Amino acid sequence: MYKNYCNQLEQQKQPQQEKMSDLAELWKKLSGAKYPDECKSLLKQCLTQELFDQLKDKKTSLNGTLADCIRSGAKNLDSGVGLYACDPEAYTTFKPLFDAVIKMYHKVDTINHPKPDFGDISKLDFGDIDPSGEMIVSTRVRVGRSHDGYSFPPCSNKEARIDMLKKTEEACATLPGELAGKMYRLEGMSKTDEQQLIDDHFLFKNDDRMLGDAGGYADWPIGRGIFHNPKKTFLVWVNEEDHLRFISMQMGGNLGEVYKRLVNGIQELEKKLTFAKKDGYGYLTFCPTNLGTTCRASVHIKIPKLSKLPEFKEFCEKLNLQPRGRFDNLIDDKYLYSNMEAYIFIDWSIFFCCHGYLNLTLKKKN
Ligand SMILES: Nc1ncnc2c1ncn2[C@@H]1O[C@H](COP(=O)(O)OP(=O)(O)OP(=O)(O)O)[C@@H](O)[C@H]1O
Ligand SMILES: NC(=[NH2+])NCCC[C@H](N)C(=O)O
Repeated sequence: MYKNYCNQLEQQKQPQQEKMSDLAELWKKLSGAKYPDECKSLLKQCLTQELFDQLKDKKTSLNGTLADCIRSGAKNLDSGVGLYACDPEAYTTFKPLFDAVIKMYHKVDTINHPKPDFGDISKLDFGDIDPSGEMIVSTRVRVGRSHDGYSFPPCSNKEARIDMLKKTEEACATLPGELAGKMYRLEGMSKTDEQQLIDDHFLFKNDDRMLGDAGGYADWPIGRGIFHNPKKTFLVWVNEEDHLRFISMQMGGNLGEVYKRLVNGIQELEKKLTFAKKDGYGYLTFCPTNLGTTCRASVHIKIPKLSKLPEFKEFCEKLNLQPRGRFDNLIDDKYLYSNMEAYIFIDWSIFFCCHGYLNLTLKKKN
């Protein structure tokens, strides 16, 4: 009996000890890298020795540690951000670090997100932003959500992911009208079907090294899934980067329709599911870049001549736009600039509920 008890204690101690040496190694690599030549991530800029000492022994109630939050950023010194939350409580337990990164990334002096509010969708002041139908190929709006009480990828496991998938499947089964559809689990999905969904821009893939190092692809494809209605205009991603991504998309530029459908879908699902949020921060996501409204609106526009110009990236930066290519990771690649048929996504990321960001007027077709 006593031996059993000691064994149990030993087993409980083991992971913590491993995590500690893991933290020492990660910190050695991150702090040893020279700023800005070897590493210029926000994590590198914000995690000082003093802050590290202050946070190194802290743990969330779900057992998440500082190592879990910085592992990806320390392993990938080329990260832009480098920090992920181990679970929703990380934003409180490791507050000084998260706050510093959030302020820098979202360019705000204080963190004071208003209460989440979709606005009155019966009175939207935006509808079709390309009535001519000449410029916009498709429009997509997505938000991220986290199930309350569950760890994020660095501390999650197979059972928790399966549990979240089932929970979401049950909730999605209650969706009415045009939102109704079916959950397709990645486990067991044929490679051809999976690739087709990826090629048609509906499904996620598992090829992000930084997300992988944060535990995002553990036990892949177990516990992952995609729900969609028959028209594929309302979709739910389960256990990709976030526990949940709700997506509304359709061909053309009717942003109003897309946004309304998304809000309707979320409001239905909110009747069944509880999402992690925090006063002053909005909805809590795995990556601090998505925090707040967690909303990203994008249009898919064909701008072959503009995207070919060497100053294209600079041009987008000035307008606060984030271009993403058809072959998303190749935005810097010569291929994109030389490919006349390349598609570009213009993304509007919205942190502090600024619908104003959506009032961008698209100029003439080029
Ligand atoms: N306006 C759009 N029309 C059609 N497909 C789109 C549009 N915007 C994005 N997509 C597609 O959605 C998929 C996901 O893209 P991406 O990873 O950029 O989006 P995201 O959900 O905002 O995720 P992230 O967390 O990486 O920002 C990709 O296949 C992309 O091509
Ligand atoms: N999909 C995202 N959350 N992208 C933003 C950050 C990605 C990566 N962790 C970095 O630090 O550069």
